[in-house]
Amino acid sequence: MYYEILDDDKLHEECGVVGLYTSRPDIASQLIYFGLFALQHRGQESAGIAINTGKKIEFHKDMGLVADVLTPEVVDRYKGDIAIGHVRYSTTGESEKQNAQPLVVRYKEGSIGLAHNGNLVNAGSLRNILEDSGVIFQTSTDSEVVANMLARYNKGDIVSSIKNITEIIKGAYAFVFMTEKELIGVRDYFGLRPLCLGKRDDGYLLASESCAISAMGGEFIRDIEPGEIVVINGEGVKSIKSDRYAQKKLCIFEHIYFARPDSNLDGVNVYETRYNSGRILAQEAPVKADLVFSVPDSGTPAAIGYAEELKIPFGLGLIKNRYAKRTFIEPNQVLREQGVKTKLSVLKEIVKDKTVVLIDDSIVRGTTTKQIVSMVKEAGAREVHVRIASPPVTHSCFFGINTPDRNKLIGANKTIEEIKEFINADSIHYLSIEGLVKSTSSDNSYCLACLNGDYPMEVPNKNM
Ligand SMILES: O=P(O)(O)OC[C@H]1O[C@H](OP(=O)(O)OP(=O)(O)O)[C@H](O)[C@@H]1O
Ligand SMILES: NC(=O)CC[C@H](N)C(=O)O
Ligand code: SF4
Ligand SMILES: [Mg+2]
Repeated sequence: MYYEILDDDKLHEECGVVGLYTSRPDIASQLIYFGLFALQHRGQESAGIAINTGKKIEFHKDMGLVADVLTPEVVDRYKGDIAIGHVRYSTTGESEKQNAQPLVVRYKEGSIGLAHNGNLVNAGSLRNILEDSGVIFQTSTDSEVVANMLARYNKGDIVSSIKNITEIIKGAYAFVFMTEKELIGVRDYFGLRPLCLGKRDDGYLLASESCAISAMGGEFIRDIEPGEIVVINGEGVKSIKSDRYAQKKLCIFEHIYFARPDSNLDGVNVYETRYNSGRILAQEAPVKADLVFSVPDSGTPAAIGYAEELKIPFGLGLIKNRYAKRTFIEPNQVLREQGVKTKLSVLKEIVKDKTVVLIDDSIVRGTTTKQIVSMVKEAGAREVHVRIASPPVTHSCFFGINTPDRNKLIGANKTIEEIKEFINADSIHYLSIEGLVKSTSSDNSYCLACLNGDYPMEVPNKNM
């Protein structure tokens, strides 16, 4: 079967979702705000909330950061017992207000709210089928296909309808759904995207990452299993496990870059994985140097591990403007390049006349690394050795991350030696795939497709 991707020229990345079922309607919006704020790193284009106000599911969403969209007035305005929230980085569909989430559809039986992290690889063909049968779409996202199918096929038993839909959709998804009665979380069969369950005295929480459960004042209970559906209502939490076997394939990039270091994903702490990756990288590619420093923020835990393993001092060679956005998830190249310059500056006094090791978590397009090496050299460093705490990105991702076509991936188009020349470093080494997997210190299996081309399911065109 041939699956298509709606918007394959676009860059792909992440989103964050949260959900809440509470006996404290007065604080529900505030809790969603806290949860989304903790997940801001997963998407910075738009934010939104949907909430059951008692009469109906109302929503508020807009372009911008969580604090810009969920202003104190908005938080004050909405009270309710069930709520979901979303921060977006677009994968399918433009970065525009219309495509912001949560999506809310009204139909014969009531309303359904939905927030999606991931990307569906067969959304295009499903959309065609629906459009041929007269369905009108309000957005250009893949997520609306699911909202539409639910509204169309749900005959009162939403859980069965969701289950049926998961048999049809292909790709990566962590969904939170809400009706006027329940909150529902669903994770795809491979568990490509994370989703976890938490508890507060007044109810239950769902979130993409455990850091959001803590931010919402909750206690982490467990990860949702691949293929599992959890239904939360007045009777508590019910789990519907999948009888379809698929090997767990959490996206390894969640550990390398996306997730927050204080999150645990499927039982593995992100900081520890990054720290271990630095230690293993040091064993695989040591270098004699005066100083190790990171490209902040995501390179820092690996740099600490690298420095400790080789007993080289770790310092701050680069200072990050804390108000700058993540560059990797900016939606176009011009903004991304400008982002690097406004975001990082070199501490000349620290790097001057030194042989330094520069650690970053990943190189995708190479924009960041090339600019940084040149900045560090201009600041007077004697030698700059680059160490990357993940293997070269050689393949596109179709499951919701920001890897462009293969022709824009430096790891797919240049040899290691050519990359060294391109970024003008004195040496460069990437962590091996084995080293990366070992750094998670777990028996979990991971999706490594953008590193080795081994996709967990059929994708549109591997060589794209
Ligand atoms: O090779 P490139 O295409 O240039 O992109 C890779 C860089 O982008 C990311 O950092 P980013 O600045 O987005 O976020 P961070 O501050 O969280 O590390 C990543 O950690 C790399 O540093
Ligand atoms: N990054 C994501 O997870 C985005 C979700 C969805 N595919 C969208 O584009 O809105
Ligand atoms: S292809 Fe790469 S980025 Fe995409 S889900 Fe797999 S590991 Fe993650
Ligand atoms: Mg970075």
